[in-house]
Amino acid sequence: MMKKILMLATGGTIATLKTEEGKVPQLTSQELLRTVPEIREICQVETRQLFQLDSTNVHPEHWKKIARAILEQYDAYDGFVITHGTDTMAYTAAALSYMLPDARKPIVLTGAQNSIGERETDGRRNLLDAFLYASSDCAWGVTIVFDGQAMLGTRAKKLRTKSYHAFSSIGYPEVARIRDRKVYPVLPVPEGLGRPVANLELDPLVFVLKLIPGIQPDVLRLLRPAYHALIVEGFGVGGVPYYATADFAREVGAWIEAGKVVIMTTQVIYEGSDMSVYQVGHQIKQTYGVIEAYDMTLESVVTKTMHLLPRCRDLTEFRTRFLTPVAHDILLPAER
Ligand SMILES: NC(=O)C[C@H](N)C(=O)O
Repeated sequence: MMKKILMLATGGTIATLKTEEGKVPQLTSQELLRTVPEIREICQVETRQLFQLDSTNVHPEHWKKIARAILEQYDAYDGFVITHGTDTMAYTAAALSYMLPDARKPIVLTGAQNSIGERETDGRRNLLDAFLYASSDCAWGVTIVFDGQAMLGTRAKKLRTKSYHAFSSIGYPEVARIRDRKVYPVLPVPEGLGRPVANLELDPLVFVLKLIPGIQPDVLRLLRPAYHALIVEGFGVGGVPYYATADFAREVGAWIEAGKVVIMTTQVIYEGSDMSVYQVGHQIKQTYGVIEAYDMTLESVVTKTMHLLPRCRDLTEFRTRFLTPVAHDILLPAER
């Protein structure tokens, strides 16, 4: 029997038309679907237009809207395809992985680098692949399907601004490959999946600070009252600068003393942090108890933090839950 898939359209380049001010998403879910008639041969499709935005304008309230739409219709469909702009797709995918954990049914995000209406486009292939994957028995959980790969929502990252091979799975294998209209699973379906329990509350008061050589720590003092968590994107395997003129570590420590979450991650895309290697990382971790993000993507660090802040009573509970893997977002110590 044909699978029943719900398509949720949210905008993005895939749905754009050109205007004098640049591309604007305007094509509706039905119009997108009509450009790929083969999809009707694979599955039964119903569509909903959730919003119509360049993903630059998508924020946590939109993630909740998507999650709610899926939860409301979860029992009525076999899977979900979400069309979305590529620029913040990895954030939406990571957020949905925490908001709808352990979903057995596939929740597949896709989009394109060129509008589906253009002659030269990756849109039609990506949309077809998303439906092929969402209709296959080996599909599960939150993924991004792009350029022939299905990647975990907690591991996918946009690495190219223009070319079709825009996303890669960072630090973990892709879930499946899609080629010549066939789905080739790479990872097995995990045990223990089912109907996701709603986890929609998020705390967006999270700040990401990217270090540059010579950065002064004063900014941390100014930001502290306004945010509940600070994510420091450091250099290499991780650490903070100890300039003779400025004590960065003390300003970071003041956040923790104020009961706020501080997480150290790295600007380097591959292989993650290891703050035990250098004195600049070791000291701050030992002295102040900064939480380390290891091999997680920045998108997962940010959205997991937003997800955990309202759920944890104290920093100890936050640390434990942050370091507990969800949808393979972080490797266990023995696997690193
Ligand atoms: N390729 C794209 O979809 C980029 C677009 N600016 C968006 O994220 O909505």
